[in-house]
Amino acid sequence: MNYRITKKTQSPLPRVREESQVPKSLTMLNDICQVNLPSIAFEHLHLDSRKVNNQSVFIALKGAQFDGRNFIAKAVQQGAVAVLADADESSQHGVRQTVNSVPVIFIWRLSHLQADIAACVSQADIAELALIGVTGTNGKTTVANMVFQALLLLDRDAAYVGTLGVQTKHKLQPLLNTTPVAIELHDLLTAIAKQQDVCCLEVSSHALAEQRIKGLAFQVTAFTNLSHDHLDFHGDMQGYFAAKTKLFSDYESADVVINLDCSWGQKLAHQVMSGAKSVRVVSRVASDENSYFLNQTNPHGRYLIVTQADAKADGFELSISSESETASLFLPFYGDFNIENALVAMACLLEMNYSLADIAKAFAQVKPIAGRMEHFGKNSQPNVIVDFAHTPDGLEKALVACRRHLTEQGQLFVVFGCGGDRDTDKRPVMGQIAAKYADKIFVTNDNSRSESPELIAKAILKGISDQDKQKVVVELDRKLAIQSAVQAAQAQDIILVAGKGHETTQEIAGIKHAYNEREYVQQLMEQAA
Ligand SMILES: CC(=O)N[C@H]1[C@@H](OP(=O)(O)OP(=O)(O)OC[C@H]2O[C@@H](n3ccc(=O)[nH]c3=O)[C@H](O)[C@@H]2O)O[C@H](CO)[C@@H](O)[C@@H]1O[C@H](C)C(=O)N[C@@H](C)C(=O)N[C@H](CCC(=O)O)C(=O)O
Ligand SMILES: Nc1ncnc2c1ncn2[C@@H]1O[C@H](COP(=O)(O)OP(=O)(O)OP(=O)(O)O)[C@@H](O)[C@H]1O
Repeated sequence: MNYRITKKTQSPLPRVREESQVPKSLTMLNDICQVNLPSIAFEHLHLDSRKVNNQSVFIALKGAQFDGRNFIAKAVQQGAVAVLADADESSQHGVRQTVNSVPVIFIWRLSHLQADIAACVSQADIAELALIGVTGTNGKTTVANMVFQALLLLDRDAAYVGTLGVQTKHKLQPLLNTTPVAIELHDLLTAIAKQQDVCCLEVSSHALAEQRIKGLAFQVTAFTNLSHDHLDFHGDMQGYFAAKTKLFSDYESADVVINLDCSWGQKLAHQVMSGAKSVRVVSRVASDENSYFLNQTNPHGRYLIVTQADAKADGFELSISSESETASLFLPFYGDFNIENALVAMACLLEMNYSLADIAKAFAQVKPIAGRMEHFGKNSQPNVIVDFAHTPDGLEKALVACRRHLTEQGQLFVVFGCGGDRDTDKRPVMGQIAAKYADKIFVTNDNSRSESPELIAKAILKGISDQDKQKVVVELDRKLAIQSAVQAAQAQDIILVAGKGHETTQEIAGIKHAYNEREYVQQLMEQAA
């Protein structure tokens, strides 16, 4: 193959930031709101009355559950300096009222303006923050968090925003959304920009469809893969793909990383390259389609590929190659899909001008992501894998991923249940999948919610043939089920504990009980060691 090489010269060193404290006045929103707003100084915009302080403008929106306008009095009580509120009809646009002398201005179609408002207010504050945006059906959390961890190991002041919450070197706080809505996201990024100089952001398809990230400019944007999901929101796969591709067409991005090991990735690569954007493609497997992108027809000639991957008990020995460097590393992650995730993450760092040698060194120390194929246990113990997989497809992928790391003598155990009050059809299907891939099955409880755990377990068993039932144990106490699996397993075995991942509660009979599976498994393995 012929590769064209484009060498970058920019230094990877963090930029020196000047503290920007740009004074803000409501009048800055006059053009967007098409109304003359009072000249009132403020620091933050807040959608949630509970977060309001004496430097906030409260944005009162009608939501699906609540009407934010019912919280205006509370926001004013908490110190809001002004309120912008949803107008019920266009004739109300620009109407001013006061609540305890605080102006409340009604704006027609305010929710449609929220992204522009948020971007206008935070623009100057976040201008120096480098953003890495990751989208795709699966692997967003893993990739964005891998980049975040590697950047910390490379001595950068990094932050992460996504499904796990907002994370910096010393702190992790949960968030409601994968990608927060525009006003919350921009407020968060403004706070991050005061301390950090780079932020790895998971970009959900909902966020793209609703323009939650409007106004953001990225240093790197990355695509992991696309598969059947969220079609209730996007209609069909074309609609879903169209929403995802917005990140690469509608937003400024200095560089783009695309995983080719998914046909949608190849389609995206064609689109982005024809738009003459700078692209680095990644691939774990050689294929005819991929060679098309890796050879000289790729005008940018940048790639990252796997040349050798050997599965070991707790990860992969990998040899990787870019257009100009090669490296070997041990990747402490389970499952082939995590090789793809790591390639995407490493490619983002290559685009930030780190050398492959430095990236490989950092990746050897990157920790598994909380509750995503996270493994526990020492050498003399079975490997226990805690994974969030809670759908038939997720369970199958996780089981296949575990099988890849089994030795000939090893057996695969699975501990899982199904949630109550949700998709009942999946129960026997998950039973069938467990029977297909696992040597021993512990059927247990998940979030049974208002349903009977016994009946859910029975529904799971319906998918398992009488012959395979011999390898099934039903233990509805989740902790006991895990404990039984650990006691039954040998050092060479792998136990997949699927369904709860990073969650910290288990909902039984409508009550959410504190339950941290990761902590429990960690303790169990320490006691058993
Ligand atoms: C359907 C949807 O998108 N809902 C989002 C929306 O909620 P909402 O408009 O229904 O808000 P609401 O709860 O009715 O409240 C109305 C207003 O009153 C305010 N309020 C409410 C209570 C109070 O005491 N004080 C107060 O001021 C609220 O802040 C809000 O502005 O605005 C909220 C922020 O204000 C979001 O957190 C919320 O996302 C919910 C949690 C959600 O589940 N969204 C899903 C669809 C989503 O966005 N998912 C993707 C991930 C998809 C994936 O990849 O898996 C995501 O990026 O998270
Ligand atoms: N590249 C991938 N391809 C297929 N499956 C994957 C991939 N990466 C992770 N998974 C599986 O999907 C699960 C979720 O992974 P991750 O949290 O990284 O994805 P996500 O896109 O952020 O999804 P979510 O927003 O639901 O958290 C993992 O537990 C794993 O089983």
